[in-house]
Amino acid sequence: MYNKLQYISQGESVEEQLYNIHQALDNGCDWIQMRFKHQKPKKALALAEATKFLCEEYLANFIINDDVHLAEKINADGVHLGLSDMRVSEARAILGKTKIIGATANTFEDIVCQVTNGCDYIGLGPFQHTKTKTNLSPILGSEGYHSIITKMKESQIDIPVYAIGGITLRDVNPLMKTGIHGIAVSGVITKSDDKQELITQLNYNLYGNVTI
Ligand SMILES: Cc1ncc(COP(=O)(O)OP(=O)(O)O)c(N)n1
Ligand SMILES: Cc1ncsc1CCOP(=O)(O)O
Ligand SMILES: [Mg+2]
Repeated sequence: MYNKLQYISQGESVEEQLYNIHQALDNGCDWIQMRFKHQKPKKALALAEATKFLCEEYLANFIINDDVHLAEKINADGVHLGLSDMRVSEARAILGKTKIIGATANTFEDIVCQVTNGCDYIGLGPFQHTKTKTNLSPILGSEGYHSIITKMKESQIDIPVYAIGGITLRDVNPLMKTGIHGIAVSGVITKSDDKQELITQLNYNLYGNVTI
């Protein structure tokens, strides 16, 4: 089963991205999504190769946002695809059965579609407003998660759901009560002055007292 905490990288340059990714790994995060939008292919490749190397050192999962061909080229663990990115079924044909393909959803109908196309987990959001992404889909709040996850149970759709969008430490317990599997966060870790304490607390709230 996938880890419950996914860090989505931030940074304006390869160096800043790599610093943030290294910090997240060093402080206890073992799943990285490299999100480095609108870059020249050479820079994206350089960051992906360096991140892959780091993730191997920390035994962390490494997936790439949006770019299926880059994930294939460097043999990453997988990709995360949104509603306007390559279709999950097409990515599956390129990457094969063993790679992780995460897919975005904002509604129950999105989930049905993404699951039918063969994704491995759902990134469901946004939970609340965030500055990390523009053109956000409608905000879900805890009630949105509760209602969508209830519909999933009624329809016997069993797939890990990650909440995403503006999530902070205090949101984790109420979100976990809705039945999600985990969270994907970016800003809260990138901007934290005490990443070790924050990631420890996030993991504690995600896993309870289960040893990880
Ligand atoms: C885990 C996770 N969930 C959702 C997203 C958002 O993906 P997308 O809608 O394609 O938006 P961008 O991240 O590409 O701007 C995600 N990245 N990760
Ligand atoms: C990529 C993405 N998709 C929906 S919200 C979001 C941003 C998540 O980052 P943060 O945790 O900083 O809000
Ligand atoms: Mg995308």
